Amino acid sequence: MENISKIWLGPLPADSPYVKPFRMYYVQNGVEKNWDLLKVHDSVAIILFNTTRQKLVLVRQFRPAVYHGVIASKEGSFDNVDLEAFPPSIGVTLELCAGIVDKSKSWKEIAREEVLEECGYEVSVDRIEEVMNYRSGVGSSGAKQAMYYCEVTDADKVNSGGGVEDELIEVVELSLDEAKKMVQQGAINNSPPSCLMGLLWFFANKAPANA
Ligand SMILES: O=c1ccn([C@@H]2O[C@H](COP(=O)(O)OP(=O)(O)O[C@H]3O[C@H](CO)[C@@H](O)[C@H](O)[C@H]3O)[C@@H](O)[C@H]2O)c(=O)[nH]1
Repeated sequence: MENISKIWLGPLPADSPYVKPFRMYYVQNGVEKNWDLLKVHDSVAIILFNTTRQKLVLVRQFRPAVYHGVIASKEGSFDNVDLEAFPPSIGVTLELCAGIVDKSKSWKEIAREEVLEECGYEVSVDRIEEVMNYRSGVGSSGAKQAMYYCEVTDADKVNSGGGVEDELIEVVELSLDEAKKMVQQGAINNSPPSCLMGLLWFFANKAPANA
């Protein structure tokens, strides 16, 4: 699925459209301090439940930042990344459908577009319910993410999803039992906290009574 043949690192270009590094200075308790931080885009994430199939709809994809994090934790070398020792699959995540807020559209509209692009379901914004807002990366970016919930049916499926342009995203359907195991076992599959929290919210608020 990843189909990755080479990986290397380089310095961050100053005009990156995704990440801008800064040092913030402040005086606290009369002491001057500073903090190194990253400006990144805010984002949306959507808990998708297919009621026809009684399946939660998630996405699998290769995440460069996760791949980097896994190798860094194992003190692997980035000088010449050994794809045999560190296969790209170690950087694959299972997540909620999500997207960055990089357009001047409503957040719900961006969520609607991500559901269509990544998962292939065509829904109207009025079917998307607000769940909660939170800030992630509190030590590095403090970016906001808005979480939504949307129920879909097989009749809403208009394409196979998978993302736009060069994105390689696999749509994954989890049974209620599989999703429950995921939250009971914790972060297997490199799943981010937002995914685990979204599934917990689903089981607390939306899952069928017998789930
Ligand atoms: O350095 C980068 C960063 C992004 N992209 C592109 O921008 C897209 C952004 O994807 P999108 O689907 O809009 O957002 P996500 O990558 O799904 O990320 C969001 O959802 C994640 C899961 O909740 C959060 O962890 C992230 O912070 C949040 O931005 C990517 O697919 C790439 O095409 C790049 O090409 N280079």
